[in-house]
Amino acid sequence: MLEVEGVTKRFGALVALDNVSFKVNGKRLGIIGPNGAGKTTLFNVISGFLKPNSGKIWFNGKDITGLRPSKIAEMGLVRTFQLLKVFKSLTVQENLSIVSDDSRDLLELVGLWEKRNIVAGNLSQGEMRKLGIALALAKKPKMLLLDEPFSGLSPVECESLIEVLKDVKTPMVLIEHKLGELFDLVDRVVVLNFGRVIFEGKPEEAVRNSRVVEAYIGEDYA
Ligand SMILES: Nc1ncnc2c1ncn2[C@@H]1O[C@H](COP(=O)(O)OP(=O)(O)OP(=O)(O)O)[C@@H](O)[C@H]1O
Repeated sequence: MLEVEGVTKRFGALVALDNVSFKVNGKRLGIIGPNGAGKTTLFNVISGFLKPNSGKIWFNGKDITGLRPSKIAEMGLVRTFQLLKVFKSLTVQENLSIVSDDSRDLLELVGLWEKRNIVAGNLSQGEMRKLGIALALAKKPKMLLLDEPFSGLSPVECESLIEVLKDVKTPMVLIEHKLGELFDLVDRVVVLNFGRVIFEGKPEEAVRNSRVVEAYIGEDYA
């Protein structure tokens, strides 16, 4: 569905992405790596917020390299924050009704139907994150890009969000530092280090890979 082919992005002398290639085949893929490895830059390039110096990005057979972010989102490749316009003084259901006729189905999917009459400003962080997912899904995206969906959430909130994301059938790419949570969701990971792909494969193989352990995961986690 999504193919990143030889993408390089430089900021002056700094090579933030160095000939990065991988494919996403309609499932859930995790992108991991240490701080500064290039993960956010990669999302920025895929979603059109930055133009790569070289390389191509293909989405469902179309070359989307360098297209505007709004155009890429219209084509169905959606970064969740692009759609996260929550009106805090409106209820959960009112927020969703603005963008969707299926608000009940979506609220049930993300586990917020019981909270539909609560004013969005009173939701917990975890619930707000779920509302964001529901709002993104209302646009019927073909693929979602999620940047650290678990950051700032408690362990209980993380557990609950994992269950929600497991029920979402839309393919997704997730950047995440919380590996326990991520590995519960994805069947493949791409590991970046200094802008290069140092590993691509199953999470259980990543934690045993010596380059990944050395660059990011550490002996203790492995
Ligand atoms: N707009 C920019 N101008 C200059 N340098 C940048 C810019 N954006 C990112 N960088 C640099 O590019 C490198 C990759 O940064 P990036 O934010 O993509 O890493 P990351 O893997 O997302 O890190 P983190 O896990 O901390 O979010 C870093 O060295 C960063 O300082």
